[in-house]
Amino acid sequence: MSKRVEVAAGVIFGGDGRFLLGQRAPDTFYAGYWEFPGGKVEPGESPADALVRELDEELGIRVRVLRPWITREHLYEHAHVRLHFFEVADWEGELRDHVHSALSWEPVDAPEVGPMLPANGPILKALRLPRWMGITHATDIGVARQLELLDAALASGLRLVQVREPGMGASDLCAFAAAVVKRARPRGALVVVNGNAELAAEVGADGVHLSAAQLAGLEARPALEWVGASCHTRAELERAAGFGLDYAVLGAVLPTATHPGQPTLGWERFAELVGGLPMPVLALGGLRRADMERARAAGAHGIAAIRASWDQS
Ligand SMILES: Nc1nc2c([nH]c(=O)n2[C@H]2C[C@H](O)[C@@H](COP(=O)(O)OP(=O)(O)OP(=O)(O)O)O2)c(=O)[nH]1
Repeated sequence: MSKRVEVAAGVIFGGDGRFLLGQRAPDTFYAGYWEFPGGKVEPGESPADALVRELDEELGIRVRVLRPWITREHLYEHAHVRLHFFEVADWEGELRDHVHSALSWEPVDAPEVGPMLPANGPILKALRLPRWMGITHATDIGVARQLELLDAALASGLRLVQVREPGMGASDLCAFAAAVVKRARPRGALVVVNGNAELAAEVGADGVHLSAAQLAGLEARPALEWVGASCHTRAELERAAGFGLDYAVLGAVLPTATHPGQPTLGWERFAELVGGLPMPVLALGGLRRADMERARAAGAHGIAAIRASWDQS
């Protein structure tokens, strides 16, 4: 078995939300394939240091804000690589490429260039996961009010909804989930249904969100495009990763009004728990819009919330 090579790679965002890909030069492995700028971690360097150095050497840019994101391993014919992906949220300098055949700024939802390096498929899927998940609570506020607030949130840019209605009867839930899908679809928003893969498929939702108890008893990944799970511990996060789930939700980070008295993690513990995972993790629990920077600095992909998603103030 070949030695493991540590690699740092950056998702570099431009001002318009597009991200940068580079085409590998002739005379390299996978010449002509597209990759995220980056390179090997040198002895004594942290992956973050390596990325800052590589982006300076390769592209002539200076990183201003770097956020840890996800880590994936891949076995190539030539090497076993561990890829540490970071988001380069802010940078300065003029882009001058020294190593690629071409560069391209790509839209997050549908990158157009190809082929992509084989390890990068799940990375592109993770980039498509929206940064904010709105979790419904129609059981508390009423179906009509929830749908009204959903319309307003979709109009303001919400692109990921979790239908979660623990107290609702089966036929009402089916009708409610179908109504959410009907509203979300024209906006290009994803819908996942909590706890019920059959219902998700029946109403044409994009996926299922498993409870921690369902994750504990899971035997195989449900056959839906998006599958995520609620987690509270590192063991649960690793189990979710082991089934190839697309995302996890981890909390509670801060105290919440909906689950008073529940133990909280805080951002430091959150950052420790999500380090090195291969899938994006959304932070949950008492979070508001203003917490997004803090969440992403701690390694979260974004935020999942009940109240703050429907709050119109
Ligand atoms: N930079 C980068 N490397 C990636 C990505 N995806 C992926 O599988 N890799 C792999 C390809 C390479 O095996 C390794 C990156 O190493 P590298 O670019 O420094 O070096 P290389 O293999 O081209 O060759 P060399 O430096 O030994 O000449 O990580 C990605 O998105 N960006």
